[in-house]
Amino acid sequence: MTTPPVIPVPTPTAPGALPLLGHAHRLARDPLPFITSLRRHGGVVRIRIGPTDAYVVTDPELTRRVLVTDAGHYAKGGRIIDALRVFFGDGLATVADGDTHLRNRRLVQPMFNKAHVATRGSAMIDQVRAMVEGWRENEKRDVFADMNDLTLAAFLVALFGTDLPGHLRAEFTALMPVIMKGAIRQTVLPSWATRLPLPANRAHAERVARLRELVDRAIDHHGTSPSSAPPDDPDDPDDPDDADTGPTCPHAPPAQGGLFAALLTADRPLTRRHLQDEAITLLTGAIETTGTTLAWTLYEISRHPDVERRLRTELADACGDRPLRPTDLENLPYARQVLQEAIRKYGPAWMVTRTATRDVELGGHRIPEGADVIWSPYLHQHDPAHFPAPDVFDPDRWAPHRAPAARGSFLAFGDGRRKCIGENFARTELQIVLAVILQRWSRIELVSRAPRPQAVVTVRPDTMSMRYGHRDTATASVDDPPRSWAVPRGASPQAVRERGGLGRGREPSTGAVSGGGAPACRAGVFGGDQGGEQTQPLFREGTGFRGADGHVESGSGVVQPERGGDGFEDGR
Ligand code: HEM
Repeated sequence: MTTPPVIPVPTPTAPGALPLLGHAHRLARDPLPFITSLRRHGGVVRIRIGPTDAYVVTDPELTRRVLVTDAGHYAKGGRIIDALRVFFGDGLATVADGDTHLRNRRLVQPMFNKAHVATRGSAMIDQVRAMVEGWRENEKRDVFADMNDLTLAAFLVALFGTDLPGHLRAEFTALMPVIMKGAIRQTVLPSWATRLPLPANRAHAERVARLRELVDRAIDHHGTSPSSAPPDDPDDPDDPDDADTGPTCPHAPPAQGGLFAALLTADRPLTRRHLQDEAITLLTGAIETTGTTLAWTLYEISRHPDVERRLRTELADACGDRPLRPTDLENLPYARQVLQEAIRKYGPAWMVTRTATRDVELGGHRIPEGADVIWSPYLHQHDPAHFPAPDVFDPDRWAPHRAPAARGSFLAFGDGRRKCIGENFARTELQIVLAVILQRWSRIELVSRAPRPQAVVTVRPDTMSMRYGHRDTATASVDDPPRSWAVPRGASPQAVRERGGLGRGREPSTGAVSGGGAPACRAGVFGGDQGGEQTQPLFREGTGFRGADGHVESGSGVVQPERGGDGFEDGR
């Protein structure tokens, strides 16, 4: 008996398309309400961006099919990725699916395992503390900028080790925000416009070239890369780089720490151009994702005194009368819930694309070869069927007895072979920054109007200023936890060191850590093979991707919709 041909389910088109523009005006003007509104039309919804059709997947179960089960039919691609490829080159996030991606992923993956990230814990704490120490009491501060600076600095320590010279760190810090702006502009403009000899295009190209130089210098600083190696020419068809034949550092001694060191000392080390691509990709992926998450977390803390109180009590119980240590992180489960809820509520990724590599069937819908397929962590995480009252900030939805129900549709880090490689790093860094800020400042106060979420690369706040200070003991609530563990107001780095916090030298002008013995770091939340792996059901490692053999697995099932929530969506 022959199987009857499957009749495709008609795919609904979102209302409100304009001639020529399609739905581009909605994506530009009110992207979050628009994208979350699509759910009510079906599991797969057609939109038009200019003259081109794109298919938005609104059902998390179907998204997992795109990312995991049928991943072979959907290539990493789409307009945004194509535009970013100009900037990232063959970095992990933009390189096409296939052997190169798999090889590079395998190479980079070990550096992002919990055990490896753990080796950077003390250095990151020191770096973050030095910066937070530098904030003046009661000065009005731009939270988004501060959080991005902190995450960049912590990542530089992890990427290049603790001895990166202060002037290099300063230049990275100045350059990255401007480059991010330029990269966004490149993705929004038609590709022909980005190639015109306009001043803005030239300036962006010059900054990217400068960033590549900085990465080179940082690598050379380790003494692991021959500065005589000429930079690769991407336009040279005879460039041996393309054949991956020219290792950057054939006789490289082990680098002085830093995640990057492993790339330089691998069996088949990456070429110089490729190292730059990878460093730029990781830098870009690492800053704003965690920066926005932290900004939103502080915002929610500032308006939920009960959440703040529980965080402070937990921190006081874990650390007592001393500054944070890496091993304390395992004892801060409520902080992990708070951060998880901030990631859920605010994205931070709101639109991710794939391209169908052939005619495919998805949930009964037919998607033609070459079409863009869009999925949105933000959309899924605001689905009232899976997250009742999705606009409410409720860290307790991640309490152990409730978390399993929510986890299946939590896709903030993606899934499958392109799942975020920095998840462990991000979670560790988020916990460190939050804990250090809470320890240093007992008062966190929003002094701008309430921020509105703005969907650009991530869902970032359109404005957010805060003041940090010390609670007046005369007015402190009796419920407030003891704060004897807080580093004293205006404490010098020396004083902090004496309290056991830093334990190493520091460049006076920059605050950059200048080497020295980090306190021994036991596994704890970092887990891995440093002993004492702790199973934290909330933050499992490596779900969805097994790097060593390329085998892909989902790692988590999709929860069947349970009715709940009020269906209200304001797109936040
Ligand atoms: C809260 C923090 C973060 C979130 C929510 C996040 C989210 C994501 C998502 C959704 C993807 C998958 C994109 C896709 O399917 O096409 C991704 C990929 C990626 N992320 Fe993250 N990310 C975060 C932090 C980081 C950090 C800290 C790093 C670097 C240390 C990083 C580096 C990357 C890279 C390199 C990829 C591409 C992986 C590949 O294609 O193999 N991310 N991220």
